[in-house]
Amino acid sequence: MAEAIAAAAATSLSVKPSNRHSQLFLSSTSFPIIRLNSLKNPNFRPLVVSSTSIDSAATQKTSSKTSFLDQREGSRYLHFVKYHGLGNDFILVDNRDSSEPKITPEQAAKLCDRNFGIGADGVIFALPGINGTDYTMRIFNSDGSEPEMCGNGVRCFARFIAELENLHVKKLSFSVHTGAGLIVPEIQEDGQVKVDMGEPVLKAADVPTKLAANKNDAVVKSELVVDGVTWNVTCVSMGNPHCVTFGIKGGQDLQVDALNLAQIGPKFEHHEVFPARTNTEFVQVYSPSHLKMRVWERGAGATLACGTGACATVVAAVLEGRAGRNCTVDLPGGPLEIEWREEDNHVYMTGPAEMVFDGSVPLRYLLE
Ligand SMILES: N[C@@H](CCC[C@H](N)C(=O)O)C(=O)O
Repeated sequence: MAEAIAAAAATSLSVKPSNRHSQLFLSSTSFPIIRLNSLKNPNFRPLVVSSTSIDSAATQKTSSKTSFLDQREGSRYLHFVKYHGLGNDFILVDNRDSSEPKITPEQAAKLCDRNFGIGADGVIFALPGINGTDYTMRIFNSDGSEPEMCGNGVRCFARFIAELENLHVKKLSFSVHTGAGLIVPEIQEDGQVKVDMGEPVLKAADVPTKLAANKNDAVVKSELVVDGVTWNVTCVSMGNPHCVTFGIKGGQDLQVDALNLAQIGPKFEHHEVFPARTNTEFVQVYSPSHLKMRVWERGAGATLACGTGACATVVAAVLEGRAGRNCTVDLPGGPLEIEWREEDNHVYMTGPAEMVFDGSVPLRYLLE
């Protein structure tokens, strides 16, 4: 592995995961969350968590006089690393030793709580690859539901894997199995992550939406009545469902800052024409290559950014004749570069992913 990395240091590298190790941490304390390790900690090392399921783990008290921080490494904790992509934030869990997520959807929702937990838009698990891929990514939204894909999340996933596998090379790419199929992130020399997000799905039934197709099999600039107001919407799946709107029927161009997302967002999310619920993107066009978008996410609410949403936005803008295939999409958390490539019909997304901190959660907290 070391030779392979050295040989590839000047070029790009596609990796296979190294051997997995599992390690059992025995519990000795019951303090609540969280140890925070310093940012860019030079001693940051791959996390290895117990393969024992959390439900079956019982915490044990000791009469040790050492502080709970001193005992942390020998205890029953779930270790995590917090990342964000433009403020869309995630708790990353090293799950490479098991093909089942280490925590349940309910426990994930608990961890995502911004007052009573760590706080995040979702929990992401790095699992062993299947179908010949290097890794599998699964994610639970902050409400505990499981989406098929997450664009900002997969960029964070790529940086997390590079840390776990200690792969500090100039360029690095690997294959990731997701609910949306094969996804290929590539860490660039500048640390940004470019992701081949695959082909958008436009067939109405596959998005899925009950709205009638009006352009081949797709729903493009169709009318949708939400709370008594008629919106024009285009429906796109990037593995997960998106409803993209540039405004109401016959209305002015959307001024996205003026929207009350918390009020209108849930009405789209739970609309009867979206049998799997939907993510909704509200978009303002600055120019054919520059869009501004705010999102209401299925299962997570208003977030600072949505990668799959930015991809769906550009696809919808092209289908509605509002933009070209290369766009900068401004989100509340910052910009993403999106290309819907004509040659292969794939969507490519480029943007940042940053580690914020790592920490440990006592299993007792998750079981309460
Ligand atoms: N923020 C994500 C999307 C996460 C999943 C979404 N909430 C869903 O339920 O589909 C992204 O960056 O794509």
